[in-house]
Amino acid sequence: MSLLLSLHLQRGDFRLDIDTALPSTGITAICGPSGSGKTSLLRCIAGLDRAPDGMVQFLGSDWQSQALFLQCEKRGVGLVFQDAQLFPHLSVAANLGYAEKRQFRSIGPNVEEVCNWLQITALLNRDVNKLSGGERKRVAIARALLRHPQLLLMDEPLSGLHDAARDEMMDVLQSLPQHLSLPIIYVSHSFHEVSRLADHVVLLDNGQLIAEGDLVELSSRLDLPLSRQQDAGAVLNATLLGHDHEYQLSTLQLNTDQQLSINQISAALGQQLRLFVAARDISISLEAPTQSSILNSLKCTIDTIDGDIARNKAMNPQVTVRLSVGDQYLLARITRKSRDRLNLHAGQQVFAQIKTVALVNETGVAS
Ligand SMILES: Nc1ncnc2c1ncn2[C@@H]1O[C@H](COP(=O)(O)OP(=O)(O)OP(=O)(O)O)[C@@H](O)[C@H]1O
Repeated sequence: MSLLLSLHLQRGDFRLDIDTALPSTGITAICGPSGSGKTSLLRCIAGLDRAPDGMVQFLGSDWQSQALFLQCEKRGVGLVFQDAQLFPHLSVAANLGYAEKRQFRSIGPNVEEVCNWLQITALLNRDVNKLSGGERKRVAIARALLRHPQLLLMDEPLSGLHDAARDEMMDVLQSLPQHLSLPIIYVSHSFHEVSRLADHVVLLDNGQLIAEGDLVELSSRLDLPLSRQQDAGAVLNATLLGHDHEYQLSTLQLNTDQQLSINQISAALGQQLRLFVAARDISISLEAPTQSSILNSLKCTIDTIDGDIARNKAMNPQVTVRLSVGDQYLLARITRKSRDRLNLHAGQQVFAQIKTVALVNETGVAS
């Protein structure tokens, strides 16, 4: 843990209270609803805002203490905001050149490498005003990396992109750790993005840190707002066991005696993988299904059932069921009627039929 934070900030009715230590490796996501304080926290880490009497320490160096407040430029952080904030009068190459001349340190990638990683080599001579939204964002990330920061801060970098461009950008961001070892703090309200990118998650609500930890563990906790989101689901760890070339499927071993099939992937056998299973893609049956087109059926035990009462105190038509599979968990969203019809209850053994398993990461697996 190497980014130590003690930040207390009052802004009108809003109060931010954060005391924590974040990892200095991998991608840490700051997640929470609109107005929960994500950007406020990021700006304090960056040195763009000052929380009175706060403390920020990175890898043993004081960025803010009782006696000291380093301005943003002196912290050596790379910044990428929702709006790419490129220089409109400069070409892509000149925007990158500007960053290259203002490097925080000598160690780091060069223009050619960064352009390859972000797939923007063909754009170098373009006017930045003529780039698509996704291209602008890739150039903004390249520009931040070319300053050779020791920490990269990103605030909703994929906002405003349509689904295909967002997916492409996530592929690019996911591949970054293969090229350089740079801690990233990533603000997002989208659990879909977070489940693909993050290793560690900080959950904020109303300026308070309500949970923090490993993505796999937090994703399936029913006491957290993540499980109530539309796109709720559980992140699982698995190992690539084998390929079925005839049917173009790959078999994954969960850390139990059970397996899952996904569309064939090219990773090496034994590779650690991270999967996402959306709560809405699971149905529950009391017996092992024998006549179903759904390939994946896991024997599980019901851990908890939650969600009868919605936040607005009205009865919910749906409930969320937390299912244990070995030492990991799945979430299933089913109707309250199905729960009652099947008389589902904690401790019961059931079968989870899984429609879709998404592979979210082939490298950075949280253990
Ligand atoms: N300069 C300011 N003056 C007064 N209030 C502010 C200021 N900046 C932010 N706030 C308030 O602080 C709260 C947290 O804002 P912040 O932008 O950090 O939230 P957020 O989680 O990033 O939200 P979003 O997801 O909508 O971007 C909000 O209620 C906001 O209105």
